[in-house]
Amino acid sequence: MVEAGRDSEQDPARAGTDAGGAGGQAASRALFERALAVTPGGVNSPVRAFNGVGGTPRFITSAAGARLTDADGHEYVDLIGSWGPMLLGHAHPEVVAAVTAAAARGTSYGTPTVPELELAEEIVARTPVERVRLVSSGTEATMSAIRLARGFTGRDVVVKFAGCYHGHVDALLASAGSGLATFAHSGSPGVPESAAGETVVLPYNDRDAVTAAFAEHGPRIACLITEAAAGNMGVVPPDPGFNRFLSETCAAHGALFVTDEVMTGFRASARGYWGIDGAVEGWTPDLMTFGKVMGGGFPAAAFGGRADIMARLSPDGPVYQAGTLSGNPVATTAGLTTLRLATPEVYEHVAKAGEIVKQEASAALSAAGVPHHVQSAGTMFSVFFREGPVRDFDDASGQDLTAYAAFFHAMLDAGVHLPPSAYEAWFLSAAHDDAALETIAAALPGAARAAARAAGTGVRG
Ligand SMILES: Cc1ncc(COP(=O)(O)O)c(C=O)c1O
Ligand SMILES: NCC(=O)CCC(=O)O
Repeated sequence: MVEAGRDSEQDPARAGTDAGGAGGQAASRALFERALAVTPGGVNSPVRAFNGVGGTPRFITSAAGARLTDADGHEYVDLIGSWGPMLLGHAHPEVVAAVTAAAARGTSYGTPTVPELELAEEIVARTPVERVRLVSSGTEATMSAIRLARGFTGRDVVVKFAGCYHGHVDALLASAGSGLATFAHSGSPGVPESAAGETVVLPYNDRDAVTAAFAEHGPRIACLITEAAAGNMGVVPPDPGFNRFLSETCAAHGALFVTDEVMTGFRASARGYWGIDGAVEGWTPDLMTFGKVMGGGFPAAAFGGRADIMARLSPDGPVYQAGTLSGNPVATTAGLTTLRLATPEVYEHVAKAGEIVKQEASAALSAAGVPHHVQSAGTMFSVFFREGPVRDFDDASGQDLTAYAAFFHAMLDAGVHLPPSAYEAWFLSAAHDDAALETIAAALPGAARAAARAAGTGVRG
């Protein structure tokens, strides 16, 4: 195994140049060149590119526990966690065994199966949804929830918040946080006015804006969709009472309240963010969406909610929704096994490890004089490269992206793979053991100094 750790004390100007150092990135570079020839940007999801931080994405060839190994043989402690799903860590032996056995029984039948039934039961048991429909991606989940909300209410307008990402659904691809923020798009060409024109975008955590929007458009609003706690502009929790206020405002206007827990579901807590907010404050969403952890690293996602609303879905009702691979037996076995293994101890461990990493990151950045702010939502957290609390996307956009790029590359050189964007949560897992935390702790001071050298020299988000 080649050590990824190299000199993280280099000139910040190298951040983004991918000066690979002695370890070298020859294999990743060669693979990326091949990928560029056949795939736009060389990646199958834009957030995987290093456009925000510069350099060549690492091609990962294997992963186990808290660690990734790349094509050049470098090992990294993983803080991407597949962008959320890997709550148990990579290649958990029991998940691998269950998936292998499921695959051996056949990979897809196009009929009802037991694992999809049991996964649906598990979701209904952990959340306030009464009925759930399984799909293959978070995007499909939110797209379907919105169609159902429109079908149920007979209204067209959808309200969302700037900086909340709900997948690449046409109607929701306005002011949509991390990927778009990283790539400086304000929405996307290809989304027709007719699709985005029925979407009202409001500042997060702004009650007055919500009240005004409902006063103006109330009778036309089918639903308001919000991340249960925002995680796609960095982690921005709702102000206390904000979700309950949204729920009450929707109810008062006959609109549906949709909470997107694709990222927070079974991650922020065992019952998602709802488990530490709605369950405590006494509100219930009309519809919810899930993904990531519930797929255990496979393509499985879901939307669900009140039985009377879900009854409008085909085949019971007229709102059409379908999928050849929906509820796929291998994917749902991975998700079901993951959820069953996600014991209270798992959440306690992830929370405790998070406290350690947050504290150490903050201490290192403070010692180096780098303006920063750490925020959490349940067990999720992120580090903003700017001072002071972040309550909405405008706040989040004030980050020093050059400082983050230098920090990111110094961490990478020292064997820690952060998400290549300043607008993402840092995902830990049950597999982040003492050794993994030590690698992170050892990397932080040098990375903080690299960030300090780069701070203020370039782009602000
Ligand atoms: C809150 C939220 N909703 C929806 C999505 C879309 O999910 P997917 O990427 O599986 O389509 C994501 C992440 O990608 C997300 O974080
Ligand atoms: N926070 C952003 C995502 O989770 C997106 C993942 C992807 O599209 O690969």
